[in-house]
Amino acid sequence: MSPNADSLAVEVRGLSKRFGDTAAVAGLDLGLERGSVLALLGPNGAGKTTTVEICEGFLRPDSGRARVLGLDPVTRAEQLRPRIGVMPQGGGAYPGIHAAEMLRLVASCTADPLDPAWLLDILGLSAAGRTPYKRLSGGQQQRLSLACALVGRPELVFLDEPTAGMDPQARRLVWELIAALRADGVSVLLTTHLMDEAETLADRVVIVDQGRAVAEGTPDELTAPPHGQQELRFRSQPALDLELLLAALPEGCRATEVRSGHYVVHGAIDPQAVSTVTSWCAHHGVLAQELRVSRRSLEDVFLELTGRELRN
Ligand SMILES: Nc1ncnc2c1ncn2[C@@H]1O[C@H](COP(=O)(O)OP(=O)(O)OP(=O)(O)O)[C@@H](O)[C@H]1O
Repeated sequence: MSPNADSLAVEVRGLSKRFGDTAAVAGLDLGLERGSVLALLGPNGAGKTTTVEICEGFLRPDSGRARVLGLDPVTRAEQLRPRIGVMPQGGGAYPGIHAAEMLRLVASCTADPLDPAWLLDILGLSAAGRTPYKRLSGGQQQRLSLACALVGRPELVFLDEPTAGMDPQARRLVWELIAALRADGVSVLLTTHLMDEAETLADRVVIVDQGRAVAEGTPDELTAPPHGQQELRFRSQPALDLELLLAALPEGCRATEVRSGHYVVHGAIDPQAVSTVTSWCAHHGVLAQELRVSRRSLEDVFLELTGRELRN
């Protein structure tokens, strides 16, 4: 079902932006439904930050258009500023300012702020409230940046790689907070190159590569086996003779080495087919590692669409 424009918090159509010879964004389309979480998932340099910065009104596109809460983010920036929260990549604050002071300063610029002390507490920053920004760890700086994005009770937040550089505990905290924002009806556009982050948080994912959307859907839709077929994946030594494996499998199965040592068997994967693969490996003296049936990961989807890995 295609959402109508009024239900979209962010709508991007045919967006393009070049920096010299580099096409950072090359005809990108996306739509973020109000009250939902959309993840832009792609490797470094895919054009995620450029897209978000255009939506935030910091950059003008060369062509195409972005609408944010129904408004042009450049010409209507003043109306939009109080309604959106921005967590830029790498954060940013006065180096000597204390964490709590920084948040109070941002809060003082908004009409109806959340209680800064409460926000520091739920982000696990209370003990760091009197620490100068430059002395905070990278993960603490990120969390402070998130607090600054949220303190003005925005309707829509842009989170550029919100958990970059965080330890697993802090990442979990931020994931819980993003889920809570969504439950409160806040719209969230986030960028990430972490597939588990996209899978865990996002209602919909746009996979971005070289400035274009190469796939779009819910995590379930994107990772579902194509054509109702199942998949069996395993790792083993490179260059196994797949002709011999196919001869042992039921008719209609296909086997591919998607990258060196990574194999996928498509078809009717029943218990017999699994047993055939493992006994075939045993017969050839090789171990089938990480053997799993069905669901692809978003990493697999990206690899199949582009022939490259998400993490580069
Ligand atoms: N101001 C700029 N000047 C020149 N090139 C730029 C500029 N901003 C981005 N680029 C280039 O545009 C491309 C897309 O960059 P962008 O930062 O949007 O990608 P990204 O997907 O957000 O990657 P990352 O996760 O590394 O930030 C890259 O090749 C980048 O080097």
